Amino acid sequence: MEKLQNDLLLRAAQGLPVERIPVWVMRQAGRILPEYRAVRAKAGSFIGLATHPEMAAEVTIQPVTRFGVDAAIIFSDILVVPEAMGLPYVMEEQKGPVFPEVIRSKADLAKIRDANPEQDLKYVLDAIKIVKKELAGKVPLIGFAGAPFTIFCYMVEGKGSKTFSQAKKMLYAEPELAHALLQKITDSTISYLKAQVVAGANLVQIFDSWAGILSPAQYSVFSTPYLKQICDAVTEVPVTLFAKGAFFAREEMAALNCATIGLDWNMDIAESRRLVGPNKTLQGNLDPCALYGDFKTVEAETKKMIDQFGTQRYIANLGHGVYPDIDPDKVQCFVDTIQNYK
Ligand SMILES: Cc1c2[nH]c(c1CCC(=O)O)Cc1[nH]c(c(CCC(=O)O)c1C)Cc1[nH]c(c(CCC(=O)O)c1C)Cc1[nH]c(c(C)c1CCC(=O)O)C2
Repeated sequence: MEKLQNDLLLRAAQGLPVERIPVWVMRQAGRILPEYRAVRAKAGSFIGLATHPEMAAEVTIQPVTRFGVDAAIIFSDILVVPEAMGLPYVMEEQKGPVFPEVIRSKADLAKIRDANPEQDLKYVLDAIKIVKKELAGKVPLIGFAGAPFTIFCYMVEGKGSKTFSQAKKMLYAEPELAHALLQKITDSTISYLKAQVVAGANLVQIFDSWAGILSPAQYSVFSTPYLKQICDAVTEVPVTLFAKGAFFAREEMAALNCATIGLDWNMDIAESRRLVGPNKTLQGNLDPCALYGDFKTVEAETKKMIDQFGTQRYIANLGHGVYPDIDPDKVQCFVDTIQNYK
């Protein structure tokens, strides 16, 4: 087993005692950093950057160097999985991801395949290996994937949406087709996560970014069973489940084989701890907009959050990704407040 110089995040995830709270920031590698924008310009495009292992590794490490966060997260995107299944995406400037082809029928489903990570996602695995070498045990590396339901949303809808009504339509109109697609995504996701672990990821996070568009009953049918398969299959490293907006599913997720549950800022901290119980780690959950406040406000809001979570079985983070126009010094203030908390 590799010896990490700073293993606070791993210990917190495993429920072991920590001498201070570990912190990282969702979307810490990205447009908030001028040094990221410089590499991104050199790469020419988001996909160009994500598929270039040396450059992807460089931007992965940037926030560790700049902010001193307690983990790196591999620079990639959740949409590399559908692409590896045969459904490519394009990243439109100012608009976000678009899938020129979508899955709406049995015939569409027949056209996609199970991802072969060692082949189709080799560029991510190579980036992980480079990051591990360059970090040299400084901090753990987080791998990640989208939750099957969130990936399903993009593969059916074809683009971002406030409602994902085309994707949700399939849940009501053709539930069997929906389940067949969800199962295919799950199989590819499991092999991808396992490959990330083999390449060197110390922990993995599952992003269910669109969980909040489902009713509690639908979540139990169309998301949780697939998260359960992932949690039961990926046993090599601690798994974090982050289901944005799924306040109604906290108890259900706590019953799964995961180490950590990520909270967004709509979820009350004490209530979450009650629902989840003492045997899981919680992660989160400052409103990303709090970082628009002045330094005193950022510090006060961060302290208020920690006072509620406590210092053990806890990983500090925002409640969702940092917004691109946030001043990096505010992120630094957030990180410093946590690392200096007594
Ligand atoms: C839903 C989702 C996506 N991607 C991701 C999610 C789940 C997390 C969440 O809910 O925010 C996950 C993701 N995407 C990216 C990371 C990098 C690692 C990190 O967190 O630092 C991670 C963890 C890079 C990225 N992924 C994307 C960018 C911005 C594009 C660019 O830099 O040109 C980055 C840095 C593009 C992307 N990718 C996606 C969208 C909707 C967009 C467009 C919106 C936007 O621009 O932020 C899909």
